[in-house]
Amino acid sequence: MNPIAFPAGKPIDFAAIGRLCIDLNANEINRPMEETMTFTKYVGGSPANITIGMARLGMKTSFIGKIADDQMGRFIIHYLDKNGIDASGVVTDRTGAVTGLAFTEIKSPTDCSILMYRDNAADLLLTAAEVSEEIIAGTKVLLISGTALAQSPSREAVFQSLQYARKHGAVIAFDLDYRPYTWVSPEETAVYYNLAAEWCDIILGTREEFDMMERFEHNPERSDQVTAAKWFNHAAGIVIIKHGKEGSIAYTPDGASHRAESYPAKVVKTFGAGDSYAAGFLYGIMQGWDIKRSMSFGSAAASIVISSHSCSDAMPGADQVQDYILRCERGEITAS
Ligand SMILES: Nc1ncnc2c1ncn2[C@@H]1O[C@H](COP(=O)(O)OP(=O)(O)O)[C@@H](O)[C@H]1O
Ligand SMILES: O=C(O)C[C@@H](O)[C@H](O)C(=O)COP(=O)(O)O
Repeated sequence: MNPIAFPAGKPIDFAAIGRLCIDLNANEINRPMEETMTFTKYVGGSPANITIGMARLGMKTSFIGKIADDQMGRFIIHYLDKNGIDASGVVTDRTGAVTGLAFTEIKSPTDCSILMYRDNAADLLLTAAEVSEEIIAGTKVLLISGTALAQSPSREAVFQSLQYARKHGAVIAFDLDYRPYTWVSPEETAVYYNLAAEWCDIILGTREEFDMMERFEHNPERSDQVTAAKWFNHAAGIVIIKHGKEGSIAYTPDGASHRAESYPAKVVKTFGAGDSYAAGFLYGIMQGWDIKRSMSFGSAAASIVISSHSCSDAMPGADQVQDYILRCERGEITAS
């Protein structure tokens, strides 16, 4: 049974709050950053990627965030427009802040890392007063993303968005999206992640991300079930713990668990997996599919994205995901 009821009669299916950044993905793959000479520019930032994924899947989407008043900021707005994503909730910084950059290093399909340039990044300057209540009142789902909690005033903006979502009955999804770079200390990180998670109906994260949140808890076995159970005492209806290639597991308050295997992939790089998985999963449960089918759809979307060079631009449409699933079932796609 799907424990999440989505509100009807709202003009927007999915809105996200958080960062709109730039990914610069290494063109010369299978080598260290020191030897990488050229990069391709894409829109990036985990919540931006998920929103692009939802838009590609045909959902009506909107974004709440702050961009730099520079060429990169304008590139991002143009890309949102091109993908049919409403950017009326994206404000432009006027203080000289910059666009966050993520340079990706693709040493091998399994050894990828990200070098982030995020000092004075515009996205972290979004204020609570700049959060559009109108957008949140009009959306079925609000997605928050952990990195936006790293600093004020973006932190308060996220809590403001949670209050609006609660007031207007939007389902709240939280992608933990833990990037240590922007945080001051592990203790502070865990405090704010836990505070935000209390508000959320759907929580998605990797085992390692939940470990970070559990620094004040007793879960010596790193049990996914123990992790999920805590959130059912708050607002959560679904908690998903992702385990990379090993797949993912979802828990619901009725004590049920649902496991999804990953699909084979010709892996170019592993980043982008979580964002495409989130888009695919959220799309599925918004269609009224059961949790397992939604997880499976998310997993297939993830395999498509990790088999591609970008995260955002490679986000698949629904037909593309269905086709990928069929081809895997027919044995036409095998792992690299
Ligand atoms: N190497 C891989 N091969 C196939 N699928 C993968 C691989 N890595 C991740 N995935 C898929 O993407 C999903 C999310 O990946 P994961 O690595 O756990 O999240 P994140 O990208 O947030 O760290 C997994 O549940 C799985 O379906
Ligand atoms: O989130 C960022 O700032 C960088 C992303 O755009 C990047 O491409 C990425 O790391 C995706 O993350 P994942 O889906 O959690 O693997």
